[in-house]
Amino acid sequence: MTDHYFTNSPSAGTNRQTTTATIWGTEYQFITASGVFARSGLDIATNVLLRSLDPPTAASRLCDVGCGYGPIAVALADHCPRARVDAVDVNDAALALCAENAGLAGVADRVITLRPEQSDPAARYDEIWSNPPIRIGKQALHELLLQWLPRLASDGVMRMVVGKNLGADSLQSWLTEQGYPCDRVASAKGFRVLAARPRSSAL
Ligand SMILES: C[S@@+](CC[C@H](N)C(=O)[O-])C[C@H]1O[C@@H](n2cnc3c(N)ncnc32)[C@H](O)[C@@H]1O
Repeated sequence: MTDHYFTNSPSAGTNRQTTTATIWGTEYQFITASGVFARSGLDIATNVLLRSLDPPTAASRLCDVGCGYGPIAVALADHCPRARVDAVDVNDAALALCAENAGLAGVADRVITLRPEQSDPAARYDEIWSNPPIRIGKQALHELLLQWLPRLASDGVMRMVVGKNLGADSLQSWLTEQGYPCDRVASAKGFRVLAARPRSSAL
């Protein structure tokens, strides 16, 4: 069962603030709060990811792994009108803000906020986007990616942004070694944008 994380409270989180960000030509207002990643505004790596890629407007099933307060998930839902976007995070405050921000953008009905354990392992995504939680450590990051990459549709792609100094190139090599062909599709401001594809059925 998928689980909508709705908050009835208009004040999820403490030290709330409103930030604005322009993504794919649309200006968004995002509420952030203490304890949530990049609470002062759109993260530079997230910005590199979003500026490097066009929204997959024809997609129907999308996922944002590590959604935080929701800039990627909300912009994807807004620019991909046929898509349902699963927005996944371990931080309940982030999920509440993501749901609230989806409401502000008018896409609450298509952004489904979930803790990882609430996600459907049988779901298959056209695209998974992520500014992944590098700070959880290399082993945990590898486990996270190995949890989500098998959920790509056969022609799907996982798009992620990783700092060059935070192991982007070695992560790209590791993914390819694991059987997930991974290309660098953009590079800016010290960050790499990677695109990983599903394992070949021959593996
Ligand atoms: C680098 S932040 C990106 C947040 C947001 N996407 C943005 O661009 O502002 C990574 C996010 O991953 C979340 N996270 C950490 N461990 C996770 C896990 N195992 N599964 C899903 N999300 C996780 C963190 O709580 C955090 O919100």
